[in-house]
Amino acid sequence: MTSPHNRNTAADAETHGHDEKVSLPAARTGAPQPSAPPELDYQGRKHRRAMDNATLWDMARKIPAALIQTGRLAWTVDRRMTLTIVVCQLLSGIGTAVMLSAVAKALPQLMVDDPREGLTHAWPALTVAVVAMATGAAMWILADWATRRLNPKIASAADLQLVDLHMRAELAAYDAPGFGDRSQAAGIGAQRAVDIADDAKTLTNGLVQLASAAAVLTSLHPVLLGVLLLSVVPRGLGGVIAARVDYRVHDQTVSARNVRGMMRWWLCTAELADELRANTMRRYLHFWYQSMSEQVSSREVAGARPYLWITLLAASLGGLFTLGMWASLAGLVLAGAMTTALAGTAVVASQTAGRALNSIIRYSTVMFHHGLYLSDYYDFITEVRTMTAARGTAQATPPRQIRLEGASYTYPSKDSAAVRPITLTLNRGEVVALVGENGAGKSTLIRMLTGLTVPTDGTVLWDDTDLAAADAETVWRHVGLVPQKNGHWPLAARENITLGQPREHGDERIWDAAERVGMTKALRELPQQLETLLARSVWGGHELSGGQWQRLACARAMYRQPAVLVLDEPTSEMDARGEHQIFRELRAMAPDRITVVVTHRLDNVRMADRVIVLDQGAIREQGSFDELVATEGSLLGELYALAQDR
Ligand SMILES: Nc1ncnc2c1ncn2[C@@H]1O[C@H](COP(=O)(O)OP(=O)(O)OP(=O)(O)O)[C@@H](O)[C@H]1O
Repeated sequence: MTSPHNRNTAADAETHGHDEKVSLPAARTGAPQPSAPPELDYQGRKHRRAMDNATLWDMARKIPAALIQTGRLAWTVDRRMTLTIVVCQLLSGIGTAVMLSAVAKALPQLMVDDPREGLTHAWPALTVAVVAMATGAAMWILADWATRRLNPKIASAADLQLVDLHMRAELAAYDAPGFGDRSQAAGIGAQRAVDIADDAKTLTNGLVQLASAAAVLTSLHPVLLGVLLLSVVPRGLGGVIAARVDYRVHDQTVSARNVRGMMRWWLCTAELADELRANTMRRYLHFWYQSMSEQVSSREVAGARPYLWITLLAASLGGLFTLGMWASLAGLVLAGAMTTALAGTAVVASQTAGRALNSIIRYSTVMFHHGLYLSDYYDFITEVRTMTAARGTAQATPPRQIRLEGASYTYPSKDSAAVRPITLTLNRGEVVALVGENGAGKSTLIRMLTGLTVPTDGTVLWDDTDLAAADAETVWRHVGLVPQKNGHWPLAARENITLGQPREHGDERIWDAAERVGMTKALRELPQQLETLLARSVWGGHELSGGQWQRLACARAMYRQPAVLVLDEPTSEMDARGEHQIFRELRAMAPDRITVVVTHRLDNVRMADRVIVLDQGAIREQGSFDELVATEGSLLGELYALAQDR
């Protein structure tokens, strides 16, 4: 990729409008240019090897498996349409066989001196040929219709399975190296599931047609079949090599497309629109996005030339072999080994068989190619299935006590622990504040307390239930969590409060939760109150302020009336009134639950029964706020003094 240093400066490159050139903002004299996005490479290269080594034989071996996989997928989503396709394919093949046999019968009858007499004898066979051909065509159209009904269902089912698995995966799965890339590749595989269903239909149709035509051709002269087969081998080989080139390009650009896709969202969302404009980020981001697009397109363009040569060469060789077949037919007639009428039938049969063979080779290659993407999908599903939060069968109940016994956590990508072995007990009725500097391990600790992650060492117990052996869903049923980054769900206000809970008759509890977080007035003023869609980007949607979204996240957690209520920086965007109200409510709700609050606003910590100060993944001190602040050399005392020092 071109280095930003080689590009024109803004002064000579800047143009506006549609054909805006890639340029960097003018650097202040002497200042270095901002860097271009890095070249990215996909980490899962197994398919590139698979494509590099693929031979025609490999392909032939894998196609049946891909066909079975596709058949199963189709069968699970719509049996009726799958059956329709199979039956139509068979009938279309039978139509071809009948048509060819009828032509074989009619041609010798037509090869007489008097055409009228010939027609008189041949018309019943010709009628059969026409009806059989029409039936075959009708069956193909019917199969096409069934495929159109089947494909959207296949696409939705494959996509839904993928989305569902993401939602069920252990959080650690996201930290596995290359997870994002594999997830992206699997997404492409899910999209290709539809293509592969189409390929399978065309391929099986080709097979049926070929079987019919080959039977007729062999009955005319066995040599013809051999010569015909030869003519399609070069095209087949060419197809495999071309697919290899294509897949390599795809493989090389997966990461760049993945990152570009994420960036695209950031560039187009209203959420970042203010920051992007006011901080004049647009030009650099334009440069970044265009550079990333160039990375993708330059690799795609580079693949075009070998693709052209391969397909040209394969087609030329295929043409030569076809010429050979015509020559052998002529030779057979001239040698008197075949009548002209039979040679005519052979031409029709060879045309049909040739088309079928071409279609088989072409679609086998395409199917092999798409099959690789589909295997990304299935591999990812298998990988994530082993990572779903199905830990055990123990049913968690609302805990009176949470105990950590030497519990520690190390992220998969890290060598040192984010939380070092901790032994700690939290009791029902208690409000605990977790305090510590950035990166001290607070969020990681609350993930362990709530069973979102299982400690890499030690245990977390809810009463006597070890969370590592518990059914995670039963644990989370008793948790209410306000995470640092809460969801601005593009759903109605009602669902934004009740999300994750069964629907109830009446909205009393919803209004009660709204009242607790001071959102009653704001919700009543929405155009359709609780029915209002909270998504500015969607027509008719309405947007809340940052603090209002945070209040809604608190309402969502409170609405759950959980046994374990955990809030990670719940009031960072709230005004003083909102913050005061939330902490007052937390205290009021405290007797029936274990409450854990993470906050950097140390004045809020006063309301906690116990303050736990984390430092580099370990508990440095714990006690009441006043006690700790007054302790000589305490970290809380130091942080509090810093907070007051303005
Ligand atoms: N998904 C992750 N993968 C790898 N390391 C992580 C991940 N999440 C957090 N960490 C690391 O673990 C350590 C603890 O992070 P954690 O988010 O628990 O800190 P924190 O105390 O909540 O910080 P903050 O106050 O900034 O929210 C940090 O060093 C952080 O870089």
